[in-house]
Amino acid sequence: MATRCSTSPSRANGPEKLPSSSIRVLRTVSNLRRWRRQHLLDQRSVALVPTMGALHEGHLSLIRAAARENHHVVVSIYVNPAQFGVNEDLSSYPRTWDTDTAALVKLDRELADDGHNLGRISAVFAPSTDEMYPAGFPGQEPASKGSFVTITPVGELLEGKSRPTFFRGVATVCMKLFNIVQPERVYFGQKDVQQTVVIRRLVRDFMLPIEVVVGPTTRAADGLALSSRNVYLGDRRRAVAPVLYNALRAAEEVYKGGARDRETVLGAAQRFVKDALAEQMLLVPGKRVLFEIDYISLADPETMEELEVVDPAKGGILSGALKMLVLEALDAEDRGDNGGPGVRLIDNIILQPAE
Ligand SMILES: Nc1ncnc2c1ncn2[C@@H]1O[C@H](COP(=O)(O)OP(=O)(O)OP(=O)(O)O)[C@@H](O)[C@H]1O
Ligand SMILES: CC(C)(CO)[C@@H](O)C(=O)[O-]
Ligand code: BAL
Repeated sequence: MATRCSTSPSRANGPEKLPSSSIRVLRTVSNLRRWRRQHLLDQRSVALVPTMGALHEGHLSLIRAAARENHHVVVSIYVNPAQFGVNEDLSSYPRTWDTDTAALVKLDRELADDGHNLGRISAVFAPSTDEMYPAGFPGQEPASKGSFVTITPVGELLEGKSRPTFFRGVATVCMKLFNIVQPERVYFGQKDVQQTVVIRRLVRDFMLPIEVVVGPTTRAADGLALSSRNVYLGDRRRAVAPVLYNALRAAEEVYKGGARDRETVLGAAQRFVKDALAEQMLLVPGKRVLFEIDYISLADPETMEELEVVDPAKGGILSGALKMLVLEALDAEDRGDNGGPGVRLIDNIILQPAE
């Protein structure tokens, strides 16, 4: 009779871990589930921080928040093709596994040294697309057939209008991640504010027993929201990139000054952008930075529907998207763009209730 004493090489070598750390690398749903089952039994809380890698201080701030409040933090690193449109930057999206994992190991040491945390980083979930889409990847086209989660109408507005398959891809992959990891809490950044609204709706409408925690936007010293795509700006566009945040701040100032109507509040942001673009147009092509505003919005914080007037008891969300166009480069200038298309940046400011 055949015996079952042979061990697979990975078992013989123990579970895969990040070097010099106790952080497990889990690549399959079954391994993640096996790991999770132990912590269900010992009643330890598990948090999930979903990312697409190219980690920066914004991601790390979410992991810090998760470690403060949970026994175990799982960080997922997965560039989900379903949320990229066919002409978007899937192929040029930064993939930086070695620096990402080094950052996680360093952060985990800091978490261990700081006595204020309930937990640490326990695992990185880094699945393949075959693993995440077991019936086969359905494709990136709007008409693709497959098993999708759609959250409408919020997922069709703003970012969803510009990127018609984006929130379908995000909601679908997050539903998968939530079902695999079964976290008590999930951590998302306010930088992607509409995504947080979509995720809250998903959790509520599908009765998922999960708390959604939203962490503040981490910014560079000049106000630019940190974003994995910033690496493709290059120096010239990077210098101009805070224009969106500054425009939103101009609108916020007007709101803080007592204005409540759309025209006055958004007018301030639109004027700021127009002036900034006019300033660039005074420069010669090899020096200027051109950008296109996709939208600037004043919306309801729960539905993301456009507001004519802000109800001061509820506040609102100012948000915008801007595309930094490909530069007309000077000889020997590093455009910094990795040959990809223009760089699309988003940002937002929450208008706090005023009464
Ligand atoms: N500056 C930031 N501050 C706080 N959270 C952030 C920041 N940037 C991203 N996040 C959050 O990190 C999580 C993972 O985001 P993601 O991996 O897409 O990074 P990203 O910087 O947003 O990349 P991209 O350039 O693709 O928008 C999301 O919840 C996102 O909102
Ligand atoms: C939530 C997410 C990891 C889903 O792929 C992605 O949309 C992101 O990084 O914000
Ligand atoms: N943070 C948003 C991920 C994306 O733009 O695809």
